[in-house]
Amino acid sequence: MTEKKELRIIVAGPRGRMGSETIRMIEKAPDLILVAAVDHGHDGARVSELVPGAEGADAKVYTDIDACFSNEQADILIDFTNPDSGKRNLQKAIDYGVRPVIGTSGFSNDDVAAYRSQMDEKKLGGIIAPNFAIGAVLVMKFSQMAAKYFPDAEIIELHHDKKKDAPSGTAVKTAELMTKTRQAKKQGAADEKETLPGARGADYEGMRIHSVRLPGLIAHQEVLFGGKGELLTLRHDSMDRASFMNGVHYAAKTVMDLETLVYGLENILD
Ligand SMILES: NC(=O)C1=CN([C@@H]2O[C@H](COP(=O)(O)OP(=O)(O)OC[C@H]3O[C@@H](n4cnc5c(N)ncnc54)[C@H](O)[C@@H]3O)[C@@H](O)[C@H]2O)C=CC1
Ligand SMILES: O=C(O)C1=N[C@H](C(=O)O)C[C@H](O)C1
Repeated sequence: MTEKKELRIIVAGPRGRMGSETIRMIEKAPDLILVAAVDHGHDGARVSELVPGAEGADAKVYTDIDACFSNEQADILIDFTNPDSGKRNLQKAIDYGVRPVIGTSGFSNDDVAAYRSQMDEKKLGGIIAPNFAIGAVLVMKFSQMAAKYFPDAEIIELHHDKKKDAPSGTAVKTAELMTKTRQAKKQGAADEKETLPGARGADYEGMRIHSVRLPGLIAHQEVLFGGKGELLTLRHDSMDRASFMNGVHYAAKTVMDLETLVYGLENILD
């Protein structure tokens, strides 16, 4: 492992639900220092002015990520924004040799491969993780195991009603992992018909994904496996965004020892 030191972090999306939680986590962590934040507005402000509960965060806010990377010495960029901004910010991090820790959803396997080849050339470590909650990652792994024996499976992801993307990055990653062990199969009756379009959910290689959006929810997922006379249900609930923070912290420490881009927290857990 790299010699223990304080890691210098830039956070993109500091006013968002995840970005603000990440800043509060960094402020409490003895091994992490917030050096700057990248936001849509508030150029030149202090993070403490934007993020409730981060009154001690004196780091500067930039609207221009080039200026931020040029002026600040950072080890890591943590991004919780949206798919377009996340991709732009990840590319900038690579250009400036800053290790990316990306929680933003919306990255395809092709995106990951393209960024990875650039990072391999530079021997730059980083991670894109659709979900940083350890329990959610375990549900993905258990689903991969179960799909070998239960090819009939449906994913139901449930989130707060401010979520912009559907299905969730977690559901897509879960489906991807399941296809590694699941015998290819079109889910449901061969002659089924939707009398209301969309009733059967999204089709991921014959498997169905359903997205629920309701106030009161945070982030939840169920994977249902049906067999003759039995039903296996795997479920995870994030009831607080604190559930993601151990994973974000662990990823930030771990990317310092990587020389490639990893896709999924499960690939760096012991
Ligand atoms: N990997 C994980 O464990 C988790 C991932 N997420 C993902 O993280 C992303 C953010 O989620 P939330 O925080 O709930 O969204 P949010 O909408 O609360 O926050 C996003 C923030 O990013 C800002 N933003 C957008 N473009 C920007 C740019 N170019 N530069 C700087 N800031 C920019 C917005 O103004 C907003 O404040 C989503 O893609 C979500 O799916 C959410 C929770 C956990
Ligand atoms: O937007 C969210 O809230 C979440 N997004 C991620 C996803 O799309 O999977 C992770 C988690 O589910 C919360």
